[in-house]
Amino acid sequence: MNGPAILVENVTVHYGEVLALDSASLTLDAARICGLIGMNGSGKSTLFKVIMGMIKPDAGRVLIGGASPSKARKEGGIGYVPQSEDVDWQFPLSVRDVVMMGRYGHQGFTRRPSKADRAAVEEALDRVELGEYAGRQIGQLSGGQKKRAFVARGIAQGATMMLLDEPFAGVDKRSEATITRLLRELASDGCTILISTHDLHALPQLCDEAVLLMRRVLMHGAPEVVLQPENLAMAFGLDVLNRDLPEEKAAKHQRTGHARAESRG
Ligand SMILES: Nc1ncnc2c1ncn2[C@@H]1O[C@H](COP(=O)(O)OP(=O)(O)OP(=O)(O)O)[C@@H](O)[C@H]1O
Repeated sequence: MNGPAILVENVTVHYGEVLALDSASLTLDAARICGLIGMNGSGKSTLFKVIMGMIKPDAGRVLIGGASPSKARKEGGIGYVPQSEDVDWQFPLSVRDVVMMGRYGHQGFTRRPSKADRAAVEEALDRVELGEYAGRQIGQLSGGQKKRAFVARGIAQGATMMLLDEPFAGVDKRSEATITRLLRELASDGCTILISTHDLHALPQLCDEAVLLMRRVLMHGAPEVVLQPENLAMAFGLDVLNRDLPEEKAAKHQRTGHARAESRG
């Protein structure tokens, strides 16, 4: 691998009139776990899509281990755990089928799974503790189990980088603990991990570093520094770390913060 695991340099992305990323820059070294924080609409999913090569930036460049994102993705280097709302849960695929998708890059164009593919899938299912659910239609899992199925897909793929979009949203405690443990294991095996999350309390335990995003990277550093109230206020316009803040109140504050940011932009 040449250069950092992820290099995002002055990347700008528009959706029509909407400016989603505005000269955003981020460098992430291999085997690090980085938490991506920003309010709704700050560009987190767009940043993921740019890193995966699903969206071409209007300006700037992205390199994954020194190569283009599309090359990295074709080589199976990037695992992706999407936001729940981005998945069609009615699709007639079993949990095992979803995990097997991680092996497509290892198969010929006939897509016939080899013994090694099947073994990799079973091992990944065991690692995420979903062996007993392997035959179930993917939509029949709980929120946390669904996330674990996608983590297993990345593991089966042999991904050297994992991008997780809100992996803890709507997730039970067991799944959260399993996912956290797995991400730590994957990072210690050399996998680079970028996680978008609204769960600020969990972030310091999970992440080596954190990024505050608001169309551009406002701040990047150690979680305990980035999560200082004054920095969060800059990104969210509220004291989101106040542990006594009821969730509904927090959501309301967040909406207010959103409106304020929109009026700034
Ligand atoms: N396909 C699209 N077409 C038009 N606008 C879009 C599209 N996708 C995202 N946007 C807009 O781009 C901006 C950034 O969106 P993005 O989904 O990247 O933010 P986000 O930080 O992931 O938000 P959330 O936390 O709500 O998932 C938002 O203003 C959003 O409305």
